[in-house]
Amino acid sequence: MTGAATAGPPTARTAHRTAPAVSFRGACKSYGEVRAVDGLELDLARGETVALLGRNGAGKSTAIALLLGLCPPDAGAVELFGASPERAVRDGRVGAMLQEGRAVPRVTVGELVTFVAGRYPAPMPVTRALGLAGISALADRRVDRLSGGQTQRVRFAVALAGNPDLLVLDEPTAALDVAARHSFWQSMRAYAHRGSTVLFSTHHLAEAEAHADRVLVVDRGRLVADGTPQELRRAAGGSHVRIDVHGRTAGQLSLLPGVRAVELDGNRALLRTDDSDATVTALAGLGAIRGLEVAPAPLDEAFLALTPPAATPAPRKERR
Ligand SMILES: Nc1ncnc2c1ncn2[C@@H]1O[C@H](COP(=O)(O)OP(=O)(O)OP(=O)(O)O)[C@@H](O)[C@H]1O
Repeated sequence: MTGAATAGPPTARTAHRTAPAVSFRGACKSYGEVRAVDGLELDLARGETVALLGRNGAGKSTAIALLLGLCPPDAGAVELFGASPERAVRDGRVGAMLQEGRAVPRVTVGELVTFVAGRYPAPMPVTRALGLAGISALADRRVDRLSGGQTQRVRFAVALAGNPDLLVLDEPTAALDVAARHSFWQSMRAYAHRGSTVLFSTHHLAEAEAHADRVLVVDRGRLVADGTPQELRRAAGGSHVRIDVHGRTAGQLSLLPGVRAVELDGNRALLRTDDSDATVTALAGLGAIRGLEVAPAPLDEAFLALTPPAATPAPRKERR
């Protein structure tokens, strides 16, 4: 054998070892007139933890359904690890936690996770899956008699059971209380640290910011932003500078360099600025930096700027 096979570009035989974990190639999916996913073009590298954000109805769940092979794209293609989603799922490379799914009656949590693990070629030990999901104490409880948050954690254990390379989580913390959320993210990070790829959708921007290396924003089935949380914040503009008003008017403050908008709240002013250095320097020149606070604009502002609500369609004009 020569060394050429490892030195050259990937061949069909080696491509599956180097291919991205997830690859959308112009994928489209419509329901009637609704374009739920509209030409999605995207790669997720192996080992990335990626948050998928978007308003209600933006196309997140449909993108996840395409990715898992639950429905075929109308056009374009989706691949996982260089193979079809069906193949990757069959090979046990994918674990998913979806929003729906009815509890199986009369089965205990331990029995369910053991059953699921048994269907995979190289599963995770059941005790570890239960431990990571924070439900070791529920192993003997019936799955159809659990609370919403407990059921959500059972779903997480089921997603982990096959020891997948790719974990797909559709709004994983939707039913969890604060403590359960915290332990969920700890487990997810522990799992991601092993080099697994994680894709999760969420409406909690703070969770995306805290737990994802990369944030994707979809709007009306299209990818409208892709970057680190910091990059998205910067792209949407700016920083928040807060000061004591000290007799100055909003009109005067709005003339300072970089300032896009000013909001007054009692004795405090919030300046939204594209150039916090220039704004603060100018404030210092005016001797107006009492109670100064400077912070990056929060991610939710970036999100709102990136996904404006759909315009209400204008009433149709009657033809005369
Ligand atoms: N099975 C279906 N039949 C008809 N329309 C559908 C179906 N599934 C989704 N849609 C529509 O496709 C669009 C995208 O829906 P999708 O569920 O993918 O959005 P989402 O971003 O996951 O929303 P949410 O945050 O509310 O869960 C929406 O307009 C939705 O009404």
